[in-house]
Amino acid sequence: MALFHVARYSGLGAGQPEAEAEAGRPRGARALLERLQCRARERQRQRQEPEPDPEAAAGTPQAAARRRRRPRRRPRRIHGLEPGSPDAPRPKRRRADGEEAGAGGPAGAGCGPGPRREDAPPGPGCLAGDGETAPRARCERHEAQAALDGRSLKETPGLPGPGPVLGGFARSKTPKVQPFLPLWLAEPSCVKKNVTEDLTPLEAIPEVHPDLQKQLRAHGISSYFPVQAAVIPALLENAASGFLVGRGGYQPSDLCVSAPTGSGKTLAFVIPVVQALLHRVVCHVRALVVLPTKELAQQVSKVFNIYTDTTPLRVALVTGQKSLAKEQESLVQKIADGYRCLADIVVATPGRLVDHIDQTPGFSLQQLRFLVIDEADRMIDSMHQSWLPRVVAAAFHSKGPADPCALLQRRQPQAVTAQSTCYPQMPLQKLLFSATLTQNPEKLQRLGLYRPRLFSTGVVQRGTEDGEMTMDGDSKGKYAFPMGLQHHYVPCRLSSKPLAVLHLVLRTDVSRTLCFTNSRENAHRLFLLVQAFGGISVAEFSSCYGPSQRKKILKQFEQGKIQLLISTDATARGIDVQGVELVVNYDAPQYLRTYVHRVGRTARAGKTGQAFTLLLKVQEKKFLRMLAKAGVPELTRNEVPNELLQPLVPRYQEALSQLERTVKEEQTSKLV
Ligand SMILES: Nc1ncnc2c1ncn2[C@@H]1O[C@H](COP(=O)(O)OP(=O)(O)OP(=O)(O)O)[C@@H](O)[C@H]1O
Repeated sequence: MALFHVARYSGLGAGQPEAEAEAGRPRGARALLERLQCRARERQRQRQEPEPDPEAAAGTPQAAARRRRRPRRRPRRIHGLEPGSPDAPRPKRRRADGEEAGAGGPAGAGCGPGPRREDAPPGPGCLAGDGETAPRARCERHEAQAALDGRSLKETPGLPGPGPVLGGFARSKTPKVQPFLPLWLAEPSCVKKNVTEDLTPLEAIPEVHPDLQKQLRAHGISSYFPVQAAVIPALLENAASGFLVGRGGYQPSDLCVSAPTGSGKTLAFVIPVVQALLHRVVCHVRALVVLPTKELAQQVSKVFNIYTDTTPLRVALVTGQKSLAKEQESLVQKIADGYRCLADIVVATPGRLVDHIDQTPGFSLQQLRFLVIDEADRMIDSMHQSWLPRVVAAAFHSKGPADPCALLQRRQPQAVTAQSTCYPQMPLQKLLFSATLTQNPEKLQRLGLYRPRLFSTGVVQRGTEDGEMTMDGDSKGKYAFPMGLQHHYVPCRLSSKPLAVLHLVLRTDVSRTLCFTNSRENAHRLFLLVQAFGGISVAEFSSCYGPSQRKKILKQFEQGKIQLLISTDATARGIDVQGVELVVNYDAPQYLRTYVHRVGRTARAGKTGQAFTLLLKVQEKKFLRMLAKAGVPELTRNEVPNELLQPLVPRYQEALSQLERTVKEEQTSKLV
């Protein structure tokens, strides 16, 4: 653009004799400056003089050249009306009060087509067709004057016409950008989702170590669920190379696994990880499992403990349930010449893990072979905590220049070259698991996956409105649900919601019901109300309670001592409590993913279960639309007739008064 202006001002434009230009050259900058000043003066004079005769102006070579450069835009023909006819709509123009008369940027924002900052240079509309960069204030003055005179901008003297300077502003429908799906996402390895029929006997996967098979049988597992039958062999295929080399001589691929809730994803990574480390000689942290909550981490470490019980492998849990010092004792031991690692497998929550990377002397991830990210979509959301870059930095950390003779060097995955294949590499393989794994390539890219492979319970379909790729399995929806799960919704009024919960729990008479609210306050009030109503063993679960209390509550719920557990979304993900037959959404979930995980606490491992969502009239439409998008196979409307609620009302009224008293007491005790 700068060259363009200089050329125009210095007279090298159309119609300027070349000899004249040649003559100006030796004096260089001074000559250019003079010409610029002369030109500016000329303009100033023109503006002060009366409007030149248009005919005469048209005759000048400059005007002719300007016309050539600025093709006149033909007025649009709208609905068959002749442009200029009295019925034809007036062309868009700015109003004198500074507002855009039609669509477009605010008038105060300058002459350009879009909004503009006060201090920004004028937009393209302010660039005069003859190369003048008119100051914004002058533009506005002209506009206001034109509006007052009742002239269009085109007729305003001294103001450049709205002809395109940069070109290509003709209105045309911009084609919608289609999200591009990488091949690995577009063509996943399909996993069946029926955990009662599509089973694989243990003997059918002989790669699994006999000792582990024995352990599986001892824990009542006689066959693999589909996700396990797909993922375990994929992870064990590198066993022949000591888990160092993957397919085709590359580093082993990272895996992403998307399978319904309760489909056995935990064992799908526990078994191969334990087997890969079975024959290790020296203890180092070689597997790291990161989960979003303490309860989940505890649950997964329990499963690891079962399968490492008869092996020398050690599992450490770092979630902040114990003091940092206590956790450090389980990770490292100080010895004469440094530190000794005490854990082969670390199960952690991200915050506490970073604490140990920073503060535990001798805690090293340099031998890390597997990084398992469970509930991966949630963990991607928490990436702002930047725990992953910290883990990767710790894993590829090296003191000083790499020793070329060192056995198993460690380098970030890179292009395969002759040099890079000279040394055996110690790979770091990432394994991602979730029931609602994002298929958004941009989000997944943040994890820095290496030649990833996707295992999924459906075929991926591209091009949805929200940019996410959708699953299109047999359920034609975004996510897959357990086969044995029945979905219901109960239309009700705000005041009758607690009664509806009481009715559902008393009518179904199941031993374990999990009821979700959207806030701790709601969970607490509902808990107090049900407690005051009586006849149901009830407890609440939320972040109001400490880790040890929460652990105790979950244990009692598992043991069947608590019939109704009222919880926030703290138990919505991953928690595996045997025998939950009923899930009640007291507050309708706001997001699809939340719904998938909440209702997934029932109908696990091929069992059946029911999910009820209480809906206010205003929520109904949105919720039903959301579930249709989710691919919920069948959603039943369940009205609770008033006659069924009536017998509960007297006791309920008493409970309400009791609740009021308790809430008041709690408030005063807080104030004291
Ligand atoms: N092959 C199997 N045979 C029988 N039961 C199994 C098998 N594999 C796993 N299970 C059981 O299935 C239940 C659910 O497993 P798991 O917790 O791994 O599910 P998940 O897919 O991780 O669910 P979520 O997505 O909710 O976390 C567990 O109780 C587990 O013991």
